[in-house]
Amino acid sequence: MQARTRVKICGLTRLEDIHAAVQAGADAVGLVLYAKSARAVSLQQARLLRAAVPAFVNAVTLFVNAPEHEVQEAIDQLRPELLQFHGDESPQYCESFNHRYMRAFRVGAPGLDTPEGLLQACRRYQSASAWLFDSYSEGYGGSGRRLDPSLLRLVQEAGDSRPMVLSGGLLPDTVAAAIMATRPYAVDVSSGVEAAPGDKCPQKIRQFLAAVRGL
Ligand SMILES: O=C(O)c1ccccc1NCC(=O)[C@H](O)[C@H](O)COP(=O)(O)O
Repeated sequence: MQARTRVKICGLTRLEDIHAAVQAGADAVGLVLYAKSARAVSLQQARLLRAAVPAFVNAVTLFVNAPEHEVQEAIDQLRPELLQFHGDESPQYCESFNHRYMRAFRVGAPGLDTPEGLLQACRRYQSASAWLFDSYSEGYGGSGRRLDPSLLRLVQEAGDSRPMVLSGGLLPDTVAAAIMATRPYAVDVSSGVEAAPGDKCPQKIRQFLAAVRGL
């Protein structure tokens, strides 16, 4: 029997959106600790949001090339289940925190625009707990752009057992087909369930989860 596809809702900035994501059945919620993002939250805001995440729902804290002390402070104060590195962080940097982390790859970026390049990149991060494959954008993420799933095939065929998270431009109307095409461990969405950057739409969240759960 095919295991159910897990769902991460990313870029939450309001308590009401944490509640909406949890009530809709999200498996994980992402907090963006990257100041240049329209969805960025301060450490103080993140503490309030994190406190509203119940047991059995993972809190994921997301960084882009952050100074190491900022990552360590977030680990100490937020106790996230998972770190997400979404910039150009090296394997050594990601491993230096001795904390579970997901390595995000922006598919289509230089060096990540061929299946071989992606596979080679994955192999550099031996201690990653999961991969997140996102589309490529100048702003690092949250672009609403879709990626070419065919580029992931070689990574999947290489037999790497680590969970693969599909991300990038997913919508309530498109997520089911994306899952059928790539059979990911989980899907991740931000702009596709928003009314405006950082302001999630509870109805779109429910529609997104329903589309995933209906498979
Ligand atoms: O969400 C952001 O604003 C963001 C900014 C900079 C780096 C990463 C960011 N988000 C990371 C995520 O995991 C998003 O969910 C992912 O990029 C997909 O976003 P979307 O295409 O809007 O669904």
